[in-house]
Amino acid sequence: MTTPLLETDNVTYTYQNSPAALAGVSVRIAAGSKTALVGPNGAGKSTLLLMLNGMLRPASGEVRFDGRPLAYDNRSLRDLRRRVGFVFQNPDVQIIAPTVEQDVAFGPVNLGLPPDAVRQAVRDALGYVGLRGYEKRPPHHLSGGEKKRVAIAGILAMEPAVLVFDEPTNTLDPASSEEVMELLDELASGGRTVLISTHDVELAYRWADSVILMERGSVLARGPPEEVFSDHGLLAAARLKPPALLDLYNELGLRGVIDRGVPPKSVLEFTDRIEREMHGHAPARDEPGKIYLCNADRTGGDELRVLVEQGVVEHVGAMGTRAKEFANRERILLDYTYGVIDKCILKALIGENSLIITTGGMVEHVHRRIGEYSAESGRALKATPVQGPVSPGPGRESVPE
Ligand SMILES: Nc1ncnc2c1ncn2[C@@H]1O[C@H](COP(=O)(O)OP(=O)(O)OP(=O)(O)O)[C@@H](O)[C@H]1O
Repeated sequence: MTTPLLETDNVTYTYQNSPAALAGVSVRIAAGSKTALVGPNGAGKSTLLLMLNGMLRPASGEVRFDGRPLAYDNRSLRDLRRRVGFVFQNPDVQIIAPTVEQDVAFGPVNLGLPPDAVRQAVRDALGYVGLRGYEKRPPHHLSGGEKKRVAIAGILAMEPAVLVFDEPTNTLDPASSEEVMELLDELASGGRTVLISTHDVELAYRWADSVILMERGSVLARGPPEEVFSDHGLLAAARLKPPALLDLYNELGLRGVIDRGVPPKSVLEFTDRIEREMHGHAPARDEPGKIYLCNADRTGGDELRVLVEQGVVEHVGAMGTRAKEFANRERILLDYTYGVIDKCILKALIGENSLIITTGGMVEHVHRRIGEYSAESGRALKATPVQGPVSPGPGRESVPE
């Protein structure tokens, strides 16, 4: 293995009047990975995360960033915290300034950036989390999900290489949780290393490419989520339940209904596998539904509303914060806000049309993902761009391709 970006070597930590919070923990976080630290309440997840950007210092053992042991003088810590950004579970702990703009500017100002660079960093970070227009608002009057995004913007403004999130979806409603997880996906696909703690195995299973399972201050297991979460004994020891999709898949395998191989990560993968097992191949079908793809930076809301109102598309999903803001502004109701591509493929497979709204580089990503699925599954699916004004006629054929 190449040198991990972050590493702990046998670290221990004990709070006053408590049993050991960390009892000799060694973990390695690869650059560019999406890692989930999973464990029940009190397992030591937050304590370990706090070690990674020097907010806690181990009683024994060592923490290394980029191959070098952490130093705990003020200057080294400032430098480390710029590179390893930490988003607290409770955004109220993190938000300190009277306006959103001032709050997000706090980090860049402290780094000594000139005013123009600070303004640019704030603008970029707020754009990234979908909070442009919120600059003058007092953060303490925002919703929980919005506060979380302010806290994330404050960290992003310092352009860290690693982002550490303690329980990123705790206390958020399902839609806000999905939005935050999608934001984390975007950050990871932009090349950042992302590390989260969570006790939500469903979330960790579908999101992480690597899982570290903790209980009582120790690491019980580490590896790909499908391996770690297939071990019921381990999960029981950590007082957790397996992810529903994986559990069902493993049970069907044990009963001999399907051959076990690489476990599916999504409903789409699972249903494709079952279909193949039952028919020996993907069954021939009628014409698949269409997946329309819109770049919200280049298309007006009127064009899209026409698609929905005329019944050309039955389902609408948006990917990315800017696309969701666009849909909200244009009063386009969204059926899907997470796992959008897979959900639209599933609908296409049963002959229904859908629309994906997204922005920027995500457009290419959608084309690529659908192309890959099409090649792997042997089904002729593609994304059909929607651009320019759409002149609605009777039914589906009026939409330009
Ligand atoms: N400030 C503190 N003072 C004393 N004990 C603490 C403190 N913070 C954590 N602990 C103890 O350390 C242990 C590990 O706590 P930690 O918060 O790291 O676990 P966790 O896995 O993040 O839990 P949760 O999912 O509930 O946030 C627990 O036994 C907890 O009671």
